[in-house]
Amino acid sequence: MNKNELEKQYSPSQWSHRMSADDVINAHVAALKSGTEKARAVAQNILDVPYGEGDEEKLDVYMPISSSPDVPLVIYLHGGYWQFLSKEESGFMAVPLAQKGVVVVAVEYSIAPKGNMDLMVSQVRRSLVAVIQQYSHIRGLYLCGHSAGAHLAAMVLSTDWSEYSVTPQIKGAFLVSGIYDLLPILSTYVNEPLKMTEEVALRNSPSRLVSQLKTSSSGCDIVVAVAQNDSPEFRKQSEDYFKSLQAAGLKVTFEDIPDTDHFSIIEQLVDENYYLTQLLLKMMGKS
Ligand SMILES: N[C@@H](CC(=O)c1ccccc1NC=O)C(=O)O
Repeated sequence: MNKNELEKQYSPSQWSHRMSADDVINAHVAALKSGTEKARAVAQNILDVPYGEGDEEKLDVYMPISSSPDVPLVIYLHGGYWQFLSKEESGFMAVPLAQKGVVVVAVEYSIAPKGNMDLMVSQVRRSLVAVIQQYSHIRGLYLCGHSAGAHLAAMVLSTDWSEYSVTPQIKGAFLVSGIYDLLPILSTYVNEPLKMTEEVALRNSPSRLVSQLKTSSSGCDIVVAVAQNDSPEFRKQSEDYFKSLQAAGLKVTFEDIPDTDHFSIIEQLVDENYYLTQLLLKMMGKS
């Protein structure tokens, strides 16, 4: 594939059937922001909880409306090509989930150019350890990530926890429109602020860490979801990763979500009746 074609394949906004490229990104940020504001109005929350020393090493916790002893917790890792968005736009899924007795945690990490890939992966891993230490009473730990956040979630699943103080038992993971092999983006505009070398891309590609994932996360229910209108290259990333997890004997399902694009596939998690919201609730035993 030539550079132009590759860059188009890795420009999600150019594949939406709903709006122009600029409009779909503006609408995406607006939808996530207003969903997050709504979540902050309806659900009790604790904002800016530190999970490390760095400026960005903070997370927001959204509490269920009514407390019960049976509380699952879902950690959300936002998308934005490791260079856009923050936790300020990442609490939107608490709108339906707080109603259903689920704790939602939105994690901030140091996006590029300030942060680099190794740091972001380390941060999301440490955020998980901090959450388990602070919320030891929860009934189950779940992960959800979109786009670059799905990549980070897959890296969390593929962690060798022997270097950490705890070994998290992640019950389920929702990987939505992610990138699992970083090599193809090395030569694209996406890598300009990231400045990954081939070595960095290789050690941070979940597609190359499937055996570590099998060791660390064998009991995890994994959903690999992709939008019908994601680009062919994005769809291939999800299909290939799904197939290698399946071949490794993991509990994994593939969800091809009709009538969605790279952005609407995650935006719609503000809606209780959306297919993926229902699937997430079902996985957590809360439907
Ligand atoms: N150049 C990218 C930009 C992009 O992916 C993006 C931009 C702002 C906020 C989120 C984004 N992507 C995924 O969440 C695109 O073509 O969509």
